[in-house]
Amino acid sequence: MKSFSAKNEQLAALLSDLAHPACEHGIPTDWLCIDHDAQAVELTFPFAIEKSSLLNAINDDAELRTWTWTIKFQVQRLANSKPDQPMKTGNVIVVSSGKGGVGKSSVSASLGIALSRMGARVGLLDADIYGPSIPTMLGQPDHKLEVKNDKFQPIQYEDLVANSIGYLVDDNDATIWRGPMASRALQQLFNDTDWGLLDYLIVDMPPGTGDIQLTMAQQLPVTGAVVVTTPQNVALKDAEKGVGMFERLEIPLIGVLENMSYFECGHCGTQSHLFGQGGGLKLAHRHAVAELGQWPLTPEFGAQLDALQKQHQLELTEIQRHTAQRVVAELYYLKSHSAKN
Ligand SMILES: Nc1ncnc2c1ncn2[C@@H]1O[C@H](COP(=O)(O)OP(=O)(O)OP(=O)(O)O)[C@@H](O)[C@H]1O
Repeated sequence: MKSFSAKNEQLAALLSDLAHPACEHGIPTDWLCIDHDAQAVELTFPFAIEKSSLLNAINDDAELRTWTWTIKFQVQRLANSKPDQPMKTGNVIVVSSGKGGVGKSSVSASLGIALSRMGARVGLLDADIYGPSIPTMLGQPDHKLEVKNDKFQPIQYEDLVANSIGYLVDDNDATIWRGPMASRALQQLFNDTDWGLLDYLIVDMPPGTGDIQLTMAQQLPVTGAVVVTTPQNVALKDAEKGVGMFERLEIPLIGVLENMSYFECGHCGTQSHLFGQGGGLKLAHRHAVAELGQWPLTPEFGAQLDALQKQHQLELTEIQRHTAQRVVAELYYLKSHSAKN
């Protein structure tokens, strides 16, 4: 029997050494189920996992590949900022930015698509009253919301379901909105959309940290927040305010994502840091949160929007998939760690 637990420990340690974002914080032995006779391991994660990339990493390891692996996940519902609210929408992840135009909607959409392609049940809620771009991004800008059994029917991109505040109001009305109006519309969208059962709901927030954003963030049962910034000083200053807003609201911050970090020349591969360097990383360090990635400024990223609009199969880049994996893994570890303290 000694060998049973010893093997568990040994496998967990080997897995933790793998270069895979889901394993960075270690693998508890109770996620492993080992059949010694069959030399088989079943590994169940409590968050969405990109199975193929983990299996590739396992296959590259001389010891781990001697076992037959089954990798699964069963997303754990984590505590949120409104303990009294039902959890049917799964873990709510808000994506926010201090400043407009930094790529928050692109990040929200790619997180949603990546997680849904991992096999998780994912919803995307576009709450950006100033410029709801998810309908356009998902190729359905003129869609008219349908109501069935008193519920809005979400639009669909592959297995991802989405709804947008843009479908409820005229674009021009948003400029005169005040906090309570915006949060009422958000509540309606959140509560009255037929989301089905979800593991994760990604919320694309309006940029900024004013009254409207604060009221909206307070209204939702948030599990964790992601702050998107570019490396420019002005964006970083505003991102810092965003981080401060979540700290004041006691909403756990999953991390900071730096977008448009550098431009990589398609010919020679030289990286140019057009807007400064390392600001997002410093911001993350200052607030002791994860640095979720540094996304390059590339024509491909810009072109993704066109592909989505034309309903073409969107090729997510490695860095986008990696970030999605880190977001849900960090969220899990952040929450399970804070629950123990
Ligand atoms: N890394 C990138 N490389 C190239 N283009 C990008 C990148 N990130 C975002 N973009 C482009 O920048 C524009 C703004 O992106 P996006 O709408 O996601 O920003 P946002 O922060 O949500 O803006 P808003 O505040 O208006 O809602 C889009 O045209 C998008 O395709």
